[in-house]
Amino acid sequence: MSAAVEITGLVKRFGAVTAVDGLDLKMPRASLLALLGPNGAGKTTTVEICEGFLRPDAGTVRVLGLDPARDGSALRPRIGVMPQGGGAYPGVRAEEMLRLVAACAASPLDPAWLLDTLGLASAKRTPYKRLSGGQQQRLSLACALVGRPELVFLDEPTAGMDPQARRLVWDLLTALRGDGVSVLLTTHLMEEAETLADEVVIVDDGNVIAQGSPSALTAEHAEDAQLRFKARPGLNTDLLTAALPEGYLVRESSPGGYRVAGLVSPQVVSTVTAWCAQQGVLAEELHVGKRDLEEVFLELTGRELRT
Ligand SMILES: Nc1ncnc2c1ncn2[C@@H]1O[C@H](COP(=O)(O)OP(=O)(O)OP(=O)(O)O)[C@@H](O)[C@H]1O
Repeated sequence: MSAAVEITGLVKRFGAVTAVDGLDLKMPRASLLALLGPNGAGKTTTVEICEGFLRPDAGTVRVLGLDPARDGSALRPRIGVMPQGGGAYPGVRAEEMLRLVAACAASPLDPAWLLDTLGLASAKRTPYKRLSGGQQQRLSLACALVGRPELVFLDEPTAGMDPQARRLVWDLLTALRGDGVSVLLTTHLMEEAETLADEVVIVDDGNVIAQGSPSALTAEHAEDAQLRFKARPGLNTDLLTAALPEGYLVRESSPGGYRVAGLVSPQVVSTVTAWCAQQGVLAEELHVGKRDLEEVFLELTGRELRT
């Protein structure tokens, strides 16, 4: 059986901007793959090419074994699409919208069940424009799923949702994947990728910079626990590095956010807090723990993921 998505050497330019720059990716069926990267990394462009909305400048793309640019009419009934920012006629009611989309599918899911599962039952008669941002997102997700697609593309599916709604969506996506649906989503949220994905593909500047399961990625790039803390921005990290034993490195990874690279011991924690005290600074939110995907990204690019 063909892969859910297979991309080789994908290039897409917008004038002088190279949005996607030779990207390769292979996603097996019945898996959940998260494209993780900062703004402008090329995630949406990649997904829109897979959906057939954009044409690549170079490279090959196969979705369920089909070429989205050429075989769009065969592909469309088999995929679900949740674009970034949704979009619907402002006056249409939530349930009406979902029933309209369901009417286009050969064997749709029950719209009432889907609304209930996504916590939208009480808003089913609410016009689209009066739904909250998170409700609009969930309705858009329902529209992507109602046609029982084999593969869904979700562009930042939980952006703007509160934690409770996000959890509903995560549970639904996990259940879908369990039922054999393939899910490709984009996200800025490291926690979302870590919680849901079988495979995480970290994208930056239109290219894949790392990929693997969340546990493999964090294990591959991190042997030890890390120490991080918050304090006022602009501390002299060279001086703090000098106060620590050789081999440790302190960086201010975001304004007021500090990370100490190297094996964490009680002595290191004590040196850091004592040094801060000498500067008259309180080290807040002191945290010792395994590296996460955010730190893997920082390590690979020297930049924060959430920029
Ligand atoms: N239609 C367009 N015209 C011109 N430039 C574009 C267009 N679409 C995307 N770009 C540019 O291509 C690059 C990649 O954008 P893209 O939206 O694919 O990134 P992204 O990773 O999805 O970012 P975000 O997380 O903000 O959605 C950016 O520099 C963006 O400004």
